[in-house]
Amino acid sequence: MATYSRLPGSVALITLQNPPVNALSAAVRQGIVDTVQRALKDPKVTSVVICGQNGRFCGGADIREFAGPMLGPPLVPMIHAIEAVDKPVVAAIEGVALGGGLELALGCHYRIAHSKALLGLPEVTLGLLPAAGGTQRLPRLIGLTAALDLITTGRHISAAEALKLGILDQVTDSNAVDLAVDFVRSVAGQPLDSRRLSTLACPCPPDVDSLLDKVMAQVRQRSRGALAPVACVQALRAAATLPYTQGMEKERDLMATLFNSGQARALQYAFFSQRVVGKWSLPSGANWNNSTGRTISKAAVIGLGTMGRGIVVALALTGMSVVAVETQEKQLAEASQAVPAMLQREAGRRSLATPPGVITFSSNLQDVSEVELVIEAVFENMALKLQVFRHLASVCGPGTLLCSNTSGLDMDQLAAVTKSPALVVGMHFFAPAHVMKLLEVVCGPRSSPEAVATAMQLGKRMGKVSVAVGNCPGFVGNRMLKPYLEQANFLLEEGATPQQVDEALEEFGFPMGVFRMSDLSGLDVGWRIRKEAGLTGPGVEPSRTRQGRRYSPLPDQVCEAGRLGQKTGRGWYQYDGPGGRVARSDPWVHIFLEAYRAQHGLVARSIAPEEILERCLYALINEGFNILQEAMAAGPEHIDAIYVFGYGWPRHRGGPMFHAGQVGLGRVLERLEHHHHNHPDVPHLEPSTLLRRLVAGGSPPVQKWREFINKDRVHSQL
Ligand SMILES: CCCCCCCCCCCCC[C@H](O)CC(=O)SCCNC(=O)CCNC(=O)[C@H](O)C(C)(C)COP(=O)(O)OP(=O)(O)OC[C@H]1O[C@@H](n2cnc3c(N)ncnc32)[C@H](O)[C@@H]1OP(=O)(O)O
Repeated sequence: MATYSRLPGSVALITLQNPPVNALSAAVRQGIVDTVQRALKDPKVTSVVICGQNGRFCGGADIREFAGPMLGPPLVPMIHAIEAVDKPVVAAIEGVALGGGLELALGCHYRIAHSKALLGLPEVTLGLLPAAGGTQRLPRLIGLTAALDLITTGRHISAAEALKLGILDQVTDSNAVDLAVDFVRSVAGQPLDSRRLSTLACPCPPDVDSLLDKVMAQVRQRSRGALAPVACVQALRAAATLPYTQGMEKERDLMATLFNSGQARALQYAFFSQRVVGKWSLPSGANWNNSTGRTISKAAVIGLGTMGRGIVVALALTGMSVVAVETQEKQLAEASQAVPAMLQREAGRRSLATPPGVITFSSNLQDVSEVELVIEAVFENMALKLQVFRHLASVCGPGTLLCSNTSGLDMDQLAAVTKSPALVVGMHFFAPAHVMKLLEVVCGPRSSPEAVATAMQLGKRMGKVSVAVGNCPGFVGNRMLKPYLEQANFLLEEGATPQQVDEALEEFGFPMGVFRMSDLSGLDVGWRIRKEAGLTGPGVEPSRTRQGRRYSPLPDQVCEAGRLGQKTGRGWYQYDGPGGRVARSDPWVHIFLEAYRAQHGLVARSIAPEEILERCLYALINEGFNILQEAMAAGPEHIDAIYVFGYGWPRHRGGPMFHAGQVGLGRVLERLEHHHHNHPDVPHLEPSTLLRRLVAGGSPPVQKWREFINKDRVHSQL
């Protein structure tokens, strides 16, 4: 709703009230319509200020309403009515003015904001465009070029930038509402025509068409199949080339198309998933709301390889002191050069004037004795990690939180060698650790609520999307990756090329296909894991069945040929040299694949992109159902957030579990059954019990899966 009060000096103050972000729900819109009418009719009122309750102007349209029928007064005429008022209306912006919130402010005649306010039109991130006049008023106010940037990226900008762009009329460090009230009194009675943005011409550069074409090409390349960024450019073309009324018609038509698209549903689901995962809970009943984490001011990182260095930077960026330990002198010397430079660069990228945090480098593990939390980031080897944990247990106080950046080893085994297993959790970062948004917080069966809460809070401080997961091999993300990689290798055996597989996945929306990604990460990573698992290496039978199931030795053989990916200049592709980035098809790989197939009596067949996608993605999704069934992830949103923020799953497809729902669970089940029938020696293709149960239960929407999952949980970890 919205409240109305009359202030001395003939000012009407309208306050939006819909905690926590004053979203423009039907009740709020009705409140605005009613209070604006009241201000118009009241002869004693000469001017109006609109603000939001609790220091937040408005977070935009109520996204939850998009799932149902639209009720209440529509936004577009409401904002037109405000613009048409013949008494000056000022938006007093505190906190946020986002989406419909900024569009409402653009309908006002003036905008005044607190210096800490954030403004933006982030609709594109929800699969939409600013359809309450935003695509038509903003370019008329700040020009086409700047509007294209803000609307196609959806980025939030500071009040200072908004002032510079001309979105704001004034910015204050003190109370924005008080300033707006004083200001509106001073402009009462002045002409308003030039303040009505819909009546202005759109400032454009001389060659509008070439600008729009250039931005459209950039957007198409960047958005990898997403519809909304393209529609945003189309709407802005209308703003630049058509009268306002026709521009608004174009905005409405484009919005209608987007609004009903699966992409908008997926992106809105992704928005809420990101928030759902913050609300973790443990089987004990401990959860985000009733558990208190420690505030860490001094932490240590053990191991300064690529991951360790990124973690040091991520921690230092929060402002805490970090002890960075590396026992190999050469690696330590390199890291103490590289890390400060990384910190400086990242601070610059985040527009921080000076890099926060103090980093101390050391080769002595003893130097971590005073810290409150340690993150071990040594080589992925259980024996080595156990050795480090034993050492930490003797060096650190009993109250120190001990975390491991393992990407899939047993956290409980590590906890068992410490004095306080309850204070052990996994913190699985993704490379580069100071950039990637995802953090898997691995809750072992003995991890205390305090330890989990501390890791989750620390993740938030580092700007991560932290997802609590259970302790199983590979946790959630890497566990699901295994069947995906396995299928990609099998497809090569059966006749596909690395390019065909990658193209199908990139067409689906991944930034990189599986083979290009493997070359980037280094093929030796998986090779080492397979050797440790006894799947390959000296003395292992070179057959295509290992440990009782189909196995492809292809990636091992590529590594044995010295091709470890980009770092050696050769892998599944060839590069310009070691460290080269541009992947080119390599005749060696094609000859190698032909020889391999001939050796094993395999006849290459032509494989359609649909089969590539089904085999790779449905195998991955099927493992997701197994994970849910075993309660290693609390819900499908958790898996989806992991894949969107850590594995490049296209956000406009929601995540693997959401995608399964969109494809249709019955269809996913039927295709898995089909592929399992053809490949009975591949257990990952055998449909999960949970998937069968969901299909038998009428394929409920993803939000209802929990009801089915709970029936299956025996040894619940989350
Ligand atoms: C026949 C078909 C016809 C089709 C035509 C249809 C025409 C429809 C006309 C529509 C007109 C378009 C209007 C407009 O252009 C569209 C929009 O405005 S879309 C919304 C744009 N706004 C945003 O994207 C902002 C989203 N929110 C945020 O970014 C952040 O929440 C925040 C505001 C920066 C605050 O961040 P935090 O402080 O960290 O808090 P949280 O993020 O945790 O949020 C707290 C809580 O609030 C919920 N929430 C936040 N924003 C919204 C929102 N806009 N609507 C609903 N709920 C919101 C959030 O989910 C949290 O709740 P919880 O999930 O924890 O319960």
